[in-house]
Amino acid sequence: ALSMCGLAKEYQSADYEKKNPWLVSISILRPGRGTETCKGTLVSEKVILTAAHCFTIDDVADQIKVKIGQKNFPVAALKSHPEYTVGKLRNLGIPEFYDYDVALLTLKDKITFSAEARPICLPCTAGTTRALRRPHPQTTCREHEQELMSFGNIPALFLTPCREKHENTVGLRRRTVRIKNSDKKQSCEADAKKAKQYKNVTEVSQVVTERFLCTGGIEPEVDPNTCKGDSGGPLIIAKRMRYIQVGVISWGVVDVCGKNLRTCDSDNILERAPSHARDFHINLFKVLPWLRQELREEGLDFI
Ligand SMILES: CO[C@H]1CCN(Cc2c(C)cc(C)c3[nH]ccc23)[C@H](CO)C1
Repeated sequence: ALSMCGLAKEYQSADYEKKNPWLVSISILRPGRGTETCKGTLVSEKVILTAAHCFTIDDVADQIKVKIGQKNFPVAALKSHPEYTVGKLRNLGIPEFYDYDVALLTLKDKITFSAEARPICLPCTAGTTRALRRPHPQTTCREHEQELMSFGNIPALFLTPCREKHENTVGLRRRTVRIKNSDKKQSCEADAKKAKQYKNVTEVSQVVTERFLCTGGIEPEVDPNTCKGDSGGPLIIAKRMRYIQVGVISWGVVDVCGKNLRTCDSDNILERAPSHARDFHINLFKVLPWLRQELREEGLDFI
């Protein structure tokens, strides 16, 4: 049968690759200009979903390294969303524009799923219908959206690296945020204008388009924030121990990390971020036609 998506090892002592077997680390080697790192998710046996802004027009597939679990995999192709245009608003004094900030990497070879490498569930696929324990094929894509993106402050999680206190190894932590799909959505989005690079933004909808989900801030609870290195990682909704990706981490108002990694056990009071530190994620429900088209041969059975 089709392998089940969004399933992970849940026992406490499992290492983080097994607890998050879909998380992919991406490094883009730029000779003479160092390496950029981003995150991504495994969505099928050979396709990874990430952010388009991790790449530049000159990057080619063989500069890109993908690590899943402890193993490296060569990349065959990179395809950014056709409407992603980082320089689109430069003439308005807006240096970076993140609309449609999604991309797909195709691996050279299909990978064999294992405890360390398993796909996450995508909206409007048969796998998500099963993960939500809803009847297939009766359940519609709209019903997925109604269930997952209901009105309100929706609990969601993202993954961020951290420094294990004792050894100086890098761990990974799940951080819980609330997607402001409520009366708090407007104030969440309004804080986008507090980014210093966005001082020329006159109307927030210039940079926060329909494609974005907004998290962060201190209402209704203090949300942790993303860092640049989290770009391309998933925004996940957990339903009864099944994990469904609803967003791709795109950009934030404040890079709270700078260079140092947070320690894995520090509580978020110590790392107080300003209340206008908000994060913006591409809503996968808003790029479905592109996902269906590009993933049509991956056996995901879109509904
Ligand atoms: C135009 O600039 C504004 C948007 C991009 N922000 C950088 C950034 C990116 C690129 C990606 C992710 C995931 C980030 N998480 C936190 C910051 C941050 C800067 C602030 O640093 C402000």
